[in-house]
Amino acid sequence: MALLEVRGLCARHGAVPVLHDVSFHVGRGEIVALLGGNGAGKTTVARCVSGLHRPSSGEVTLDGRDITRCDPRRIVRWGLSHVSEGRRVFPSLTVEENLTLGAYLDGRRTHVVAERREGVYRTFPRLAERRTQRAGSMSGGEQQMLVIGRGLMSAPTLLILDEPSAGLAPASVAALGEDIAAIRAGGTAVLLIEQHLQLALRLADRLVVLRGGHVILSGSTEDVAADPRIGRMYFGDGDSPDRVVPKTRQGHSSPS
Ligand SMILES: Nc1ncnc2c1ncn2[C@@H]1O[C@H](COP(=O)(O)OP(=O)(O)OP(=O)(O)O)[C@@H](O)[C@H]1O
Repeated sequence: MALLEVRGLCARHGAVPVLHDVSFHVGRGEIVALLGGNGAGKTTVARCVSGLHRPSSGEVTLDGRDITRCDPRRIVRWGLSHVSEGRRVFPSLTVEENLTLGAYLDGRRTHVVAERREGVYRTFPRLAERRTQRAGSMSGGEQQMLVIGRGLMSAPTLLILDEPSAGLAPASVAALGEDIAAIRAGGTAVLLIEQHLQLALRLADRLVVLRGGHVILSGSTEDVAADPRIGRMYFGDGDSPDRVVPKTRQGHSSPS
């Protein structure tokens, strides 16, 4: 049984249908990247999964439990954490205070919260160094690290990351890739929504590609990356799909 199963998901914004029969799964400890252009429906999928948007039909299960249309706080308790786009830190609070807020559902169990914070600091030593610094004074890459760390404070089995690389400098994107790999190495599965194709190819075990609210491709990273439709989506009709052959997780470089 997969950790996350999404079956036949349909959703609307007002009267406008935006997701059509979307199905995919995320296995335990896996990284699955959800790809697609602007407006393809990636964020709406993520919001339906985490209970922030009501799908019109379809089913979402987490660890075998039906979570479709459940209260988002209960979904967090059951092991799913959703880090939205936009790096929303509380700028006037310190790093430590921002992290603590990520465990607000467990806030009274202070020893549990403290242990989780230490776990986040082990994954992100940079946050430990800056624990007393105000979040608003940190760089974009550090703020991204902080919102991901805050997402880990609920001890998720599945972490949804929506466009974590948006607006980051190349060096910060590289560091982000290492962070996401470390999170997976710690046993947390990741549903990664990305426009940064190379980052997704480098990290993901499998890819799901959306266009116009439909899944147009899904499968292993190697198989999907070799599909000419990916080349056309990202590089236009004239380019060879060879350009998007992924780096393997053993670290061999892809042609670029
Ligand atoms: N709050 C909203 N009200 C109305 N329409 C919306 C709303 N949010 C999204 N949409 C529409 O739903 C469709 C899917 O949007 P969604 O944000 O899920 O796509 P996306 O793939 O995440 O795009 P992006 O990469 O630009 O964030 C788009 O046509 C978008 O215009």
